[in-house]
Amino acid sequence: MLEKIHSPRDLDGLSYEQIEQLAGEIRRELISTVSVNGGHLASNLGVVELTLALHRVFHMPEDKVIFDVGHQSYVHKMITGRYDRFTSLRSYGGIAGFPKRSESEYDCFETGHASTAISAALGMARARDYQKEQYEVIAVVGDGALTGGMCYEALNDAGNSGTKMIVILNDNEMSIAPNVGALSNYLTNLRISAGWQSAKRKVRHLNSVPLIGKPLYKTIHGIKRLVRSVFVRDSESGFFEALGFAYFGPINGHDQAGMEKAFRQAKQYKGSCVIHVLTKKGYGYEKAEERPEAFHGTPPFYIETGYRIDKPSCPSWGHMMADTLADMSETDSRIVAITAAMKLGTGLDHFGERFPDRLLDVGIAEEHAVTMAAGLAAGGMRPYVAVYSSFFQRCYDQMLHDVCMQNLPVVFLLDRSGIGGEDGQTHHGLFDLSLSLPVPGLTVLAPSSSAELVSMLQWTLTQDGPCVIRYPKSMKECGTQQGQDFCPARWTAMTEESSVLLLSAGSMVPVAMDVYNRLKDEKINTTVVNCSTLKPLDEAFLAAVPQTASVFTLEEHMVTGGFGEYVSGLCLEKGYKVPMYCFGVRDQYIQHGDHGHLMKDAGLDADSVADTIRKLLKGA
Ligand SMILES: Cc1ncc(C[n+]2csc(CCOP(=O)(O)OP(=O)(O)O)c2C)c(N)n1
Ligand SMILES: CC(=O)[C@@H](O)[C@H](O)COP(=O)(O)O
Ligand SMILES: [Mg+2]
Repeated sequence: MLEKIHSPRDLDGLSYEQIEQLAGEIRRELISTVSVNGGHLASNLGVVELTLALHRVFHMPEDKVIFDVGHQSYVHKMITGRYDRFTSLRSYGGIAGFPKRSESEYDCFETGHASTAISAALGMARARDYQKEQYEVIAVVGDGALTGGMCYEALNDAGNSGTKMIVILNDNEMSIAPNVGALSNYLTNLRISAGWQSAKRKVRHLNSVPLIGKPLYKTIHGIKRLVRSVFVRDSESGFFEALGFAYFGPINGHDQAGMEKAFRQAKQYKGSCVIHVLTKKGYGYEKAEERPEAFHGTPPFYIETGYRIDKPSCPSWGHMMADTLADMSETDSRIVAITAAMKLGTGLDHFGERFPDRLLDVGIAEEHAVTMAAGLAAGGMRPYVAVYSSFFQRCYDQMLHDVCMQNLPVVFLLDRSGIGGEDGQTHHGLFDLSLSLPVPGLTVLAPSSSAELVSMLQWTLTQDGPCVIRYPKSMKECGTQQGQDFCPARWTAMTEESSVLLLSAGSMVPVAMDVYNRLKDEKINTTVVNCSTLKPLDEAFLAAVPQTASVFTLEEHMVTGGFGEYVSGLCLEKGYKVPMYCFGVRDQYIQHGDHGHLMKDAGLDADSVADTIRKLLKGA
């Protein structure tokens, strides 16, 4: 049936039986494509019925739906005219893993970073009202995304605005890992209390059964009061209602008819409302139901076993970081590790296994994570905040105002820095240097090997100020020796002296080594320099560069505001007249696809870098 669905209106005439059949086909397609391309499987398996119900009750694209994070939009893509391209999901040139306005009129707002949908939906609803139009605006928000502070800023504004919008809260009790925090407890209480209501109805029914009914009813009633006093507490106090939203639910998110009924009610309702839908992450694929964390974002895997196809040959940088931090914590009780709902992705699960009390998962709340870290540091602890480079964009002011202005010893561990890959535009880590290099007193480091990362981490404990360490998920190692003490602001030449300097940052050091080898074969000598400290610069090194040299800087970052510009700024200031060219990403958003293709497009792979250097040297 799926190939006959070219637009959501093709769903209209289908019976519930046919919809069930279609849901099965969608799940098979999700599993088969993601098993080859990788992607966000468990979340999508959980929202098949929800998405079908949305599209049957509402009339997209006139009505607008915004998916928070957007990683659960695959089903939406399949039934909005993109099924024929679905096997290209997340691949270079293929359809994106997140909503894209350029891809379809059904993708009305782009997402990727969590907790934005309610704000965006309120904006769109206000635009509708200003323009005196009539359509519904719906935000689909997960319970994980609801741990992000922006949601509350938006609810606060929306609930007092008189502007109608609908929030569908997709509650599967999971962020990437099991959800955390007091609000997650509140949602659990709503579930318990709803379960309780239906249990209560059943118990009342028992009471009417002669003889056995009454004593059993009394016993259960006693247990009920006890359980309620322990668990339920304020669950019916109506948090959403207090904020000006009507609350419908909780409803079973795998019951098609029930959900459609609730959505119709919300459509008819005059004011704003929250529909609380309960779903199961990974629903319909046993392996994902059993291990929803592993199937949140999965690499390609075997469908039969659920095991990933390529086993990583070495530990990730994140695990290397977390193991080192745990080793350091054996002798330093001040160390605390902080994650904003990315315990697994950042590798901090390893730290948590050894120091569960010193790993703080604050939910999807990067801003809070950083200011809370500042508080910990001000109180005498040594906080390490592990966060993906692109999510670090969220906490710029907290880093600047709360940590750095007070010169507090908070270490920011920026994973996934550089060009990411299949997640695309929203997830590349290409702006963190522009954010951190201008900040006074902030040391900025970029290891070129995992061994260097270890020695940098050990060095941070000897310091009293803030520090950023940026590193990618994985990269080719280039043989920096293990066990060497880290020397800040000291760059090291990795190849013989020459008049062509390749000043390379972090992940570009191995690329520069490849460039060196290619050009050497052509009798062009270059010197690869490992610039592991990006701030402060190695001023002594730069002062010694002869005017006859040619300098190239290499970084996996935007050129504007990056390392190369920082170096050239210093050279200008000091009056060093060296010809310089900066390799990096130039004024564009990088799309999705495999890392190799994207690096080539940005002119940052070894072949492209070597070509450019060759041309520039000839022209010089
Ligand atoms: C600002 C930000 N921080 C972290 C993430 C990484 N992330 C993506 S999805 C996710 C969990 C979302 O949970 P939920 O909203 O409940 O969706 P589910 O996958 O359970 O459907 C996290 C932490 C992100 N996308 N954005
Ligand atoms: C949707 C989202 O933001 C995360 O799930 C992200 O895709 C994780 O990336 P990694 O797979 O690199 O951990
Ligand atoms: Mg969830």
